[in-house]
Amino acid sequence: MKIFNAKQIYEADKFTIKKQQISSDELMERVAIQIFNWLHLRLQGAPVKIHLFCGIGNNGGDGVAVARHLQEHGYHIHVHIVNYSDKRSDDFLLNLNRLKDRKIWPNFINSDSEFPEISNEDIVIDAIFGIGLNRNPDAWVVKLIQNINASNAFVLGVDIPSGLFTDRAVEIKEGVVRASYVLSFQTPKLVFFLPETGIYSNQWEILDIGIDPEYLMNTAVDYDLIGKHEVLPLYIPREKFSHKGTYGHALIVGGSYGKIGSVQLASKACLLTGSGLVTAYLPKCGYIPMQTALPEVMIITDEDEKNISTINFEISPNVIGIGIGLSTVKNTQKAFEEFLKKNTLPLVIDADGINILSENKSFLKLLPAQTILTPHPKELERLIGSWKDDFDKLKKAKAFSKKYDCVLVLKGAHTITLYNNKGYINTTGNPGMATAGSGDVLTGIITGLIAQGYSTETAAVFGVYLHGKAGDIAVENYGYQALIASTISDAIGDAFIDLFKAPNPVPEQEEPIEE
Ligand SMILES: NC(=O)C1=CN([C@@H]2O[C@H](COP(=O)(O)OP(=O)(O)OC[C@H]3O[C@@H](n4cnc5c(N)ncnc54)[C@H](O)[C@@H]3O)[C@@H](O)[C@H]2O)[C@@H](O)CC1
Ligand SMILES: [K+]
Repeated sequence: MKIFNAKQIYEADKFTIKKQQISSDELMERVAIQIFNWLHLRLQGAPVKIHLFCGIGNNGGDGVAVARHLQEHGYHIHVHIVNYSDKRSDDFLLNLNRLKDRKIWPNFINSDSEFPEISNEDIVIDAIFGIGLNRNPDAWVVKLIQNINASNAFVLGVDIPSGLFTDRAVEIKEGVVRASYVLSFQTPKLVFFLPETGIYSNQWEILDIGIDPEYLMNTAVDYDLIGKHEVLPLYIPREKFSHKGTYGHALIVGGSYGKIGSVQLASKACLLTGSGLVTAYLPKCGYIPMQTALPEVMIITDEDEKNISTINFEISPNVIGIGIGLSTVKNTQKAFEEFLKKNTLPLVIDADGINILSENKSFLKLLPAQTILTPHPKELERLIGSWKDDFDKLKKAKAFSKKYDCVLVLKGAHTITLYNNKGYINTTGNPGMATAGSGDVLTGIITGLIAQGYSTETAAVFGVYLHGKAGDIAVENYGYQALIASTISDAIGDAFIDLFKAPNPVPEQEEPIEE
């Protein structure tokens, strides 16, 4: 799914209004009906108090229009107009007058007003600011937002939590509504997926407001959201007349005394992802544990007992995953440099492999084109330097990826893969996956996909998806706390099978209102 920026969303609205020959008010009405139906389906007429906080722009217009529908269906509503400016939008005014026609007199909140009391059993609809926020809210609006947040009521955000900018970082953190749930229109916003701003939307959902498909199809975006729909076309089916040679030979290089398990995890994940053959390159001390744990994996040992000191082999793999459990001792750093100087195979580099690159920036120019680097936030910082905020991080990471022609996989709650100025935001995975060795499994998966002929960019995007999906499947049986890397790995097969499962049917809505 494409993620549009604010400018593109406004263009999409305009394009739709023109092409479908509707008015902007009709588009707003679509929004309002969708939000109303969402609420009505869940509340079924419950006598709960609903506070609607509406700004004076079109986001406020959405809120005021929802208030009308709620009132028509007998809900107990309190409409508050957050009067932060006198530049009221036409559609806001139109909907305000419709409310007044129905004898609903909103409570106008100005800089010197007392704030309404909100109980934790009430529902708040947050329609103060939408994607039009272009400067920090005034101090009194920040206070009002703090008041809403302090209420602990269920907060339904309209389009985007008020106080969040659509395309840049937040400056006044306490001036952002913490939404329990956000109903966003047509396209999710990038801020939902970044750690600093994602915290304001506990959950979100996209409502289809009928934006013109031609615009959606033809508009190039900076970020794509990656779900099953996006990865299915990437899948390469297995051929009947194939043999293990058809599916490549992956070499996993890593390990040091006490960290042989990382190579076991990566090698096993690589096999389970479908690599025809997997060889592990380890220090000598890894030979017996590895051979015992994974009989399917072939082993080459280094001359050194505890660390990798040279990387020489006579096999012909078609991809190398390197860096896990490697350590950064001088000998290993030297071996890594020598290896990079002669290597021409595609590489997936993780953990200490990334740390060695960070300590020796001159090695970066030795990387083959489209090398995949999979840093967690600390490794990324060592690699590209610190950043001001999440947007700055993305900018710097994109510049780095361009400079060194590498695919950067920024690991996190929503892992973002960057290549060629484009970002792919993953939607699978869960907090249980923040566990030792989870990254080793990811390295194994991505390496295993490249072994089978997936391009590096595709392998990164698809691999991140599969890894998260395996974690989501495994967590069903284990829970967040007991989920460990081996369990994630064991669910890789189920993650593949899940690609071809039919989606669950959508439950029928009762009594939705029609446009
Ligand atoms: N046709 C459309 O444009 C549609 C818009 N929709 C809604 O409209 C929203 C966008 O509406 P608007 O563009 O009117 O913008 P908002 O309602 O988000 O903000 C209102 C206006 O306040 C001003 N403003 C920005 N920051 C401010 C600040 N800190 N203090 C005081 N004033 C400030 C700006 O001029 C801005 O346009 C969307 O998020 C969505 O909810 C939907 O109704 C769908 C259709
Ligand atoms: K809002």
